[in-house]
Amino acid sequence: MIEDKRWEKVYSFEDSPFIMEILTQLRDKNTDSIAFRKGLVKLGRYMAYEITKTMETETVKIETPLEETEGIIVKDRRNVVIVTVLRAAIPLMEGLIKVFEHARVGIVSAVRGKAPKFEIEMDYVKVPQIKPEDTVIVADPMIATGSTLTKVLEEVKKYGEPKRTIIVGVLAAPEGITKIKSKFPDVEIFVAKIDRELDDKGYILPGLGDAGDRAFGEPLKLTTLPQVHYIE
Ligand SMILES: O=P(O)(O)OC[C@H]1O[C@H](OP(=O)(O)OP(=O)(O)O)[C@H](O)[C@@H]1O
Ligand SMILES: O=c1cc[nH]c(=O)[nH]1
Ligand SMILES: [Mg+2]
Repeated sequence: MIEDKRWEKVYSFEDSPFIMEILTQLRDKNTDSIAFRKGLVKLGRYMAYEITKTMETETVKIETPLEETEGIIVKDRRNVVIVTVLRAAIPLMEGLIKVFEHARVGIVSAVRGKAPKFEIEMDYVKVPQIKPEDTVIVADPMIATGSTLTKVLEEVKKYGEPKRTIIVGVLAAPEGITKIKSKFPDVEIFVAKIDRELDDKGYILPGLGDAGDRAFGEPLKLTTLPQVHYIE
């Protein structure tokens, strides 16, 4: 894991060839949704494994069948709340929870509106109570403008004050990280890679496209207006 010098407590996994190989597969436009979802699950699992290296441990005494010895437990692994941002974080969360198997899970929906405002609609929020010993992990594969995660963090704050708040994503644009960090300087951000920039529609470049659509298919947009009033 590499700390990025541009901000504090922002890390990428560019030093991990295995994580970079999974990212390469996710970026490839020829990767289908089955492989895309599997890739997100794998990234969740391996990034979680890396994050345990930053967690508090405790020495314990145990007995092997032969003699007494010392071992460790990763104490913080037992006190995790994973907040899953619909839709694209579902497979990422599936990977994270393989390492943080005790985690309580919150689900929030967030839909990003169009440029230039990128307004966020958040109609579904179910988050457990957050305790002082907890590590909150907010999972969202894409940090683009940072509007979604800023709104999610504002909401999650209402559920309690944790020991640490961590964002786990796949790709981030520098603009998004700067926005989140300006409002939440203590939040730690772990992503596979920090990409170059955003395009004018708010997509990360080079990116991997629309993570939700690539994982689950493009949603059909149905109008609620009667057909006669519907003008394209
Ligand atoms: O940093 P931002 O500019 O806010 O953009 C990032 C958000 O965009 C995507 O979600 P999207 O709104 O496409 O929903 P989806 O997962 O259902 O496709 C992605 O999963 C993030 O939540
Ligand atoms: O590049 C992007 C930006 C926002 N959301 C995505 O899924 N991809
Ligand atoms: Mg999407």
